[in-house]
Amino acid sequence: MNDPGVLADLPAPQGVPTDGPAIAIRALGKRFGDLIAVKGIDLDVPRGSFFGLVGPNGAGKTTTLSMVTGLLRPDHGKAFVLGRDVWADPVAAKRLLGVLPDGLKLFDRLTGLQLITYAGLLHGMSRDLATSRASELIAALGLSEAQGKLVVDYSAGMTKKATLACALVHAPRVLVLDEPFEAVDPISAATIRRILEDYVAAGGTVVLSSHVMDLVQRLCSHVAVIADGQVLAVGQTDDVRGGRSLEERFVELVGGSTEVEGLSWLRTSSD
Ligand SMILES: Nc1ncnc2c1ncn2[C@@H]1O[C@H](COP(=O)(O)OP(=O)(O)OP(=O)(O)O)[C@@H](O)[C@H]1O
Repeated sequence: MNDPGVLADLPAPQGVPTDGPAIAIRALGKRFGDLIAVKGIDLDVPRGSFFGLVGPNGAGKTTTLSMVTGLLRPDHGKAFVLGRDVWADPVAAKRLLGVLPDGLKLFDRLTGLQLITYAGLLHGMSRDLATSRASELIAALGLSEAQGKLVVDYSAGMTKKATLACALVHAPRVLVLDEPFEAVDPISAATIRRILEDYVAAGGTVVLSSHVMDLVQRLCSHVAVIADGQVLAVGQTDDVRGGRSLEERFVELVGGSTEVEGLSWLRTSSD
């Protein structure tokens, strides 16, 4: 049974400001040794938007999202989730956030059902509510047959879906998803898209990073293109595209070449 309506009618958490951006990033910066991975980024993610973050490999997307979600301490700058300072008031900010991180270790000796339930318990939900929501998410994401299997034995796509369920179980106000469609099969991708669209329609905000320009163009109301730790363009997707496809605009902004030099040995038949 696919029922992505599990997150409909999001409750309004008390004390959350009713205006201002869902996420505000101010002069956020991070250096790794000599490399400046994120160069003082300013970015507003409008409330209720479906926001795509795109950029070439190594652009600083994961580093930025990790700082915004309280997983990586910035060298300077601030990030706010619905007005809550992520680093000064982390508990309040994280209560409002659902996060699909890139490559974070999971408690993978739990079954899928246990892992998602545990995520709910960590957010202070009752065991009954956490278990029933975990079961609904498992069914919606097509993991029913694997729900009793240890997560360490999941495929990459199954792990991605279980991690996504962990991000959704407490019905957060803002979802930050690092490459949610990577390794996911087409049917599951369509289900995830529908869950996320319903979530935004119910008042939530989604920020996702992706390398699939076509998907971002279709799904995201807003987009930011980042490269070399800086924002090159940001705004409504149609405005950023300016009449071209997002992929064409991306290549124009980011530059780079698809020509391949060398590797002649690879084109030589060995038989
Ligand atoms: N822990 C780290 N230590 C050293 N360098 C790092 C670390 N994390 C990221 N970097 C570097 O920071 C830069 C930005 O990396 P980041 O993972 O944020 O890029 P990205 O845009 O998410 O890339 P991709 O699309 O390939 O996932 C890269 O040059 C990367 O090598």
